[in-house]
Amino acid sequence: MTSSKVSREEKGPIALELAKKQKSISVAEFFEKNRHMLGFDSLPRCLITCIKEAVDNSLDACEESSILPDIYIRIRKVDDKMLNIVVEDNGPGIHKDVLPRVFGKLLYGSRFHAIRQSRGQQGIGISAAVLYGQLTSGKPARITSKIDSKLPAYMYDLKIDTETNEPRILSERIDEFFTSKGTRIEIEMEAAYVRGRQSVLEYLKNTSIVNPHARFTFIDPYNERFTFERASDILPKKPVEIKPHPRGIELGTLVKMLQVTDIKKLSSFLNSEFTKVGGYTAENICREANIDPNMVPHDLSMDIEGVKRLLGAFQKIKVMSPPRDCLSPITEDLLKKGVIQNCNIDFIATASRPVNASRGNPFMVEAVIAFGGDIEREGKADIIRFANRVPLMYQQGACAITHAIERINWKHYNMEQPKNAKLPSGPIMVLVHIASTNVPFTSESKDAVADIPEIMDDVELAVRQCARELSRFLSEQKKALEARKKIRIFESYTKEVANALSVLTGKDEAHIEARFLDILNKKYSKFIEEIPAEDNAGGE
Ligand SMILES: Nc1ncnc2c1ncn2[C@@H]1O[C@H](COP(=O)(O)OP(=O)(O)OP(=O)(O)O)[C@@H](O)[C@H]1O
Repeated sequence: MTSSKVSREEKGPIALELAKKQKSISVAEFFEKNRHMLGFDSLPRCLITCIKEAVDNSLDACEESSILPDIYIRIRKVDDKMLNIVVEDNGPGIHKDVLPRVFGKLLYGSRFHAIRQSRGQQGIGISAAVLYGQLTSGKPARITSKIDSKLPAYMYDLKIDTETNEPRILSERIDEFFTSKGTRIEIEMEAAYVRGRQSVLEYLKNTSIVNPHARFTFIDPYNERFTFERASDILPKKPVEIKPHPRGIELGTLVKMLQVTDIKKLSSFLNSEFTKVGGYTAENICREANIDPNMVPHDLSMDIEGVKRLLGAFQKIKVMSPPRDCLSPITEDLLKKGVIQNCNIDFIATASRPVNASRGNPFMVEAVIAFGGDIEREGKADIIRFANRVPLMYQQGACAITHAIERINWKHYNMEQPKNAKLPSGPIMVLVHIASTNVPFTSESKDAVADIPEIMDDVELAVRQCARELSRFLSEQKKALEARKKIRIFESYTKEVANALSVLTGKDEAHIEARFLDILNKKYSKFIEEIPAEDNAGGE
């Protein structure tokens, strides 16, 4: 009998067999399998992620074209599991030559290479929503866009070919009913509409706070209409594109920059490829690094020790802070307006930090503390996080903003903080906005900011600055309450004491009582004017 089994030796090395299984993976295939990385995990979250990606794009596109955003969002129930989502904007529209790739190809976008603040960074967001839609509903996404009033609107039904990561257009036609400039996207997907903290409504409310120049109209699955009006008619200043800042730039990035540049002299390279590095500073950096300023940058890229010395000199030689015009902070004034328009509160303090840089990317932190009013009294502080004017709705516990707030001992600021609790408790809301040319998110789903020390320090400093004002307000409030108690006691005994003194001295009782009230008014005049009748009242 002969065995058909082939021996291990006959087969050859195992690595040869394993090698046959190796093949490249398309990025679309990868994210189809790992959609949770892009924020598509639980059904309520899938809905928010899709709307967030579309609204982010609409806001970015409108601002880039100096248009006050008017964004319409509609969710319709298809059946128990399936929702139909529409997001429409009044932006510049998308040219028909690039439109299929914008929505039908992952890692395709206009913002990845630009050093300036924008909501979109990666070129993944909206195509990921299209991918998730086709995966769960089997249906294509429908996109309509019009770029000029004289040109027709084009409507595409498209899917992503996950093997090639290229768009597959199922139909293309002119939409005669789409009459104004802008873009409309319609996706059907498995998702769930919920109310409460992590809901579309909450997301839109928070988006409206940090985008006071935008108007949002929302129709929920029960056909109820919500409008978030603009609090300002002024568009934020358009962020200017800049070169990287030397502070915090990483070794690999610097090596790549040295490799690809056409500039033949190191000092000129430093001067023209980095922001805030003038000719004099460039010479100083070379001297500090002990490198010839006339050296060819490409040659230096092959000397890792030399590049490390250059990096060291970046930290030692004083370089002016990054420019602010590549960022679009909300500003303290508008933050205040946004919060007051959306929440009923007793106290508000705001702070903003100077522009700083991390990994060559400028960033800036703004903070708000609001207290009292309708803010939930029970439980721990409400933390509201934003990055580049986008609310971060998930992974609060994994975010640098939360970690920085947790470093603060809130008892120092007259707040209650139960033993072992990381956050203060009571009716307090801490809002933090990070504006950056490249927010260092912990993952592609852009839910949490990574623990970068420079960012955490600035968040802590901004929040502490607000907390100091809150502390003053709380101690004034405490003083006022104590004074009121004393006034009440005083008032309740005045009549009796005046009567007793009148009997003892024979003087007029009414006169004695009036004198007592006079003294009371003088001593506590501040509190008598300030304190309304109810106990927990306070001024804004
Ligand atoms: N409504 C729109 N109007 C105009 N241009 C748009 C619109 N939506 C998307 N775009 C264009 O499509 C590109 C890709 O969008 P996508 O959401 O995939 O990535 P992104 O916004 O650049 O980055 P991220 O992955 O971080 O969201 C954008 O960079 C933008 O140029």
